[in-house]
Amino acid sequence: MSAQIIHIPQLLTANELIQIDDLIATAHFVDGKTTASSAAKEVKNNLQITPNDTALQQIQSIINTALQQSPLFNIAALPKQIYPFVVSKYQNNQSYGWHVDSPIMGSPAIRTDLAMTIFLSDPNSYQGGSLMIQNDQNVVTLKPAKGDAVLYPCQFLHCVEPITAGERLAAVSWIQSNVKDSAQRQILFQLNQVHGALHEQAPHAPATNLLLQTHSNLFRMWADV
Ligand SMILES: O=C(O)CCC(=O)C(=O)O
Ligand SMILES: [Fe+2]
Repeated sequence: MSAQIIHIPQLLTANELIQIDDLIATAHFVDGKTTASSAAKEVKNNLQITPNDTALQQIQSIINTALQQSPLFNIAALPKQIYPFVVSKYQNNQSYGWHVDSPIMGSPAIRTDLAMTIFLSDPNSYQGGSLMIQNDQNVVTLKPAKGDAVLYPCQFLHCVEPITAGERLAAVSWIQSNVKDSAQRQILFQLNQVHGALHEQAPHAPATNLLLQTHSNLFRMWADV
């Protein structure tokens, strides 16, 4: 997998997934084209919960709490703003063809630095429906476990393959990061991981402190707050 595509296993717990399943069962879905940009409309073929549905608001609140509690999400995304999650459903050969997401979304507007999909169906319960992402070198195909999330930079073209059996539910959102540039974000992410490993072995060693200082100084240099 590309280093800039981050897999977050079990972002949602089994209990949160049960609550979300119950809320989705009561929700009202409409044609997803209503929220796509004009270019994406032509390739978007799915259903979404209507924005004013109270079930959607409760799902958004469960997801936002889980995101706040996920160290991996916060280290990888360095989030400044998170667009309200959209919950989508694909069935009967529905798909979302190759597209890029709008660079700016919402009101007040956010810049979409990162996109995120949280998978809400068991991958064995549907056929097709992988999220495919074209990164600099190749196409990455993703169909992770229910409750897992995938985070990727918005500059990549991506699509959802047609669903040939079953139903694919997902929650999707976009993030404005405190660090706009994905290569800089990746360096900070890697330094953070090295610092974590060093800190376990030698929490007070000069090298551990020096690495933290380097990380902080680069973060300050690149931060876009
Ligand atoms: O459902 C997904 O995994 C991604 C959907 C998508 O690309 C979008 O809503 O813009
Ligand atoms: Fe998209």
